[in-house]
Amino acid sequence: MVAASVPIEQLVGQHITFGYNEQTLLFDVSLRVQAGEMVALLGPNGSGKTTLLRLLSGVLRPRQGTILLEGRDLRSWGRRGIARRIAVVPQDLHTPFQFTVEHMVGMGRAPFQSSFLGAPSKEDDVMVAEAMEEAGVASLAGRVFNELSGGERQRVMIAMALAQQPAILLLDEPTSHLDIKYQIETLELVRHLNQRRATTVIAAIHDLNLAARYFPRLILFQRGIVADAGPAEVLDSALLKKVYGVDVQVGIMRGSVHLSILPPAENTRAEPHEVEQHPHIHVLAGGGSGEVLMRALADERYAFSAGALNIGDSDHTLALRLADDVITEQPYAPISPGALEHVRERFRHTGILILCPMPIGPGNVPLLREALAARRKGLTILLLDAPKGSVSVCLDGKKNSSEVVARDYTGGEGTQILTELVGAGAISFASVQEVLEWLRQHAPNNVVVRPPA
Ligand SMILES: Nc1ncnc2c1ncn2[C@@H]1O[C@H](COP(=O)(O)OP(=O)(O)OP(=O)(O)O)[C@@H](O)[C@H]1O
Repeated sequence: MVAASVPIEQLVGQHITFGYNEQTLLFDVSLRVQAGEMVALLGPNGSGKTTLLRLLSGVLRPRQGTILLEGRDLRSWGRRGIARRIAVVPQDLHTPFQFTVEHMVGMGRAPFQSSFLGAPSKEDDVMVAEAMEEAGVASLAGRVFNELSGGERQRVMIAMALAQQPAILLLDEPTSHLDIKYQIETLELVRHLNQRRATTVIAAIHDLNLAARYFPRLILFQRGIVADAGPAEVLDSALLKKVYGVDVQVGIMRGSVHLSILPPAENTRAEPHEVEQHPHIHVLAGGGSGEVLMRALADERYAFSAGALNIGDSDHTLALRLADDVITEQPYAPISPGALEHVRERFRHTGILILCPMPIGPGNVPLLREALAARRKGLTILLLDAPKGSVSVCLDGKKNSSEVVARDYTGGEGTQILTELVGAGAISFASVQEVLEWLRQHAPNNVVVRPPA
């Protein structure tokens, strides 16, 4: 009997955290890439795609977490060992010497030569010639690399990677300088490598249409993984709006089988008042305390906003998927004055604020102070607490408030504000179910209820 083939986990990131300085840039990133996969890394400028590729190729080391290459810690492979398995095509490359294209492509063979200065073998020469041919740069062989156009340099860098004959190809925006012909040719070439040589491909790419066309798996990245699935799930206009902050139309063009992403047509743009309309439920959560509520609101098709939430908090990741707007704060950071102003503004336009039973610390207690100030100006506030020891029970003085105290790390200020909120008329609930029943009965007309999908 032939054993069923088990996909090999070729490159695995486990809980990677990284920052260039004291600020955390990537927080708790985990991903698994099987041998022979073709993965596109999508995300706005500055979202950390290049940084993730540099971590995966061993150029940068994670502050926390590990990276496994074919089951072994990447650090144990050494630079040469990694270069024999992984080729990287950077966004651009500058050399201090006037190397020819042929010499540059020949450097792709260096990891396999006995010493850096070792003469290339006949086999190396053949591979270099083939790589230049495949990448369409054979005619540039004698030209000086530094004197080439951006697009020509990009194709030479791809030829260098091809000469390396890697198991894994990491590409950082491989088509950014290329005209449409070479964009298509380059991605066709990459796909050919993937299909014929089973080369694993991970490519940071800005063109969502090319990503949809060539990559079966898309990772949407915003300093962490926001979505990781096929094009149909990741190229969702609401998700793209949240991550990129723009309206796009996603659809399948006539005669095509792939998704296309376009700016909205002028005549299909929503009226200004619709665009500017804020969701009228706002959720304050953190530390996973909002998960059940946010899922329930989404299931009932309530539009809602959330935050401020720290990047890396599981509530933040979920809110990016489910909420219509998310106020975002840096990982682990206390609420900044900018985010607090955003929250204050949101409270002014919100009909109902739902406060989840989040841990209260010095970093987020300003949110509670804002909530109390907003309640005093008339904002409807629903306090959601654990089924037992709910805020209503705890804070009316009849029973002990041990559960609230247990999540209050402010030395009592958090509990005090919750008590004042109840005194000021915030309504307490013991379960998400109760909140939903209340919303069904009392939600004012201005609560936006989404039409069925
Ligand atoms: N060497 C560095 N030192 C300090 N900060 C850096 C360094 N390299 C990148 N950064 C910062 O890290 C953040 C992420 O950068 P990165 O290049 O990984 O993003 P990206 O998603 O690849 O962006 P783009 O799409 O614009 O290429 C940016 O804010 C950038 O300014």
